[in-house]
Amino acid sequence: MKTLDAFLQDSAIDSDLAKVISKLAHCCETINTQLQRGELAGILGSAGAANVQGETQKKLDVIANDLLKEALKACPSVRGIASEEEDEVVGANADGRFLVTYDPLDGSSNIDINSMVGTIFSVLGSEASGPVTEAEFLQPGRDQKAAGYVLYGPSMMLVFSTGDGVTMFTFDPEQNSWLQTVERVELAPDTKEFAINMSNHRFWAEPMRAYIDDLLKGSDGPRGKNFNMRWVAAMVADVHRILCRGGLFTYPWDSRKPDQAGKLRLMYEANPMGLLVEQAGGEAWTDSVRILDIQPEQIHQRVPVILGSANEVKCCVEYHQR
Ligand SMILES: O=P(O)(O)OC[C@H]1O[C@](O)(COP(=O)(O)O)[C@@H](O)[C@@H]1O
Ligand SMILES: [Mg+2]
Ligand SMILES: [Mg+2]
Repeated sequence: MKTLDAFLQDSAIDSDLAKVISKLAHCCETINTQLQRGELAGILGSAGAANVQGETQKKLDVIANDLLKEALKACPSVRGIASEEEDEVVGANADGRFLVTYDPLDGSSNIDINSMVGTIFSVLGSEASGPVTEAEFLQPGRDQKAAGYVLYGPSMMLVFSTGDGVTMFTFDPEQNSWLQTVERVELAPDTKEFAINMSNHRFWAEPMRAYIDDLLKGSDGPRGKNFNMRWVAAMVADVHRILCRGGLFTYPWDSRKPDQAGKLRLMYEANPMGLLVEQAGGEAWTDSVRILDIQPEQIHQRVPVILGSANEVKCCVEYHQR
């Protein structure tokens, strides 16, 4: 099996970009070590602060954010970073060619119950000079140079794309090394599995309710087949499952926060996952447009998300266009 270092060296990936991916992977090994020690490392519970989006920060949100920030600052080709846990963009090396956005710990509510979480990242290019600005980051997702995640599960996995398919690596603690376990991910176009937080049913817009209600009618309903449901409450784990065996994931707009377009963040969650899903042959939409075509207006922007197996995503989007 190919190691990550060998893969990055042999592939046509820009060598500076390869160094950014390698840096991210190594930093996530440290986050994983903390996670594995759990309570013993004193990392569980709340940090007692809220992030810019008004969400309570877990200790590990802060720890993972700081580890990634310092690692990326030490990477000469990184010009700046933006994180879900930082109020503003952070400058790194003014001459760098890359901007990195990340969700340091996705699925934070799972930390305290010893369940799956992950780190999601996206790499953008920049030709600007001088102090880094938020405006440089506001690029549509289709322009991402790379995107991926590390899943901290029973095994730790690195999944990424540089625009030529999606590959998966598994961390081998015995060799202390990442080994390629899936060369090219292929996402089946059809599925019988969906992921949504069903408890929000009464808050969804009518098209999403109609779509999910038809899935629930199963073989007796208009879809003519029975669907299964899964919800890990960590997008990273739900998307990983979909890349492994297909499915549809959605976090739609809902009326609990009517002025908020969605819960998930465009730059840290929707764009990187959108690139991965598309590169594996799937689709990624809001309820009306392709996610990767959105022109971001601000770094912490939120969007509704529907992604996964191509035919199922198209079907869900059609309910919104009726
Ligand atoms: O608790 P809910 O509303 O089901 O939301 C779960 C969703 O929230 C998120 O955890 C948000 O991510 P963070 O933990 O990074 O804030 C998604 O990963 C997940 O899909
Ligand atoms: Mg998240
Ligand atoms: Mg997070």
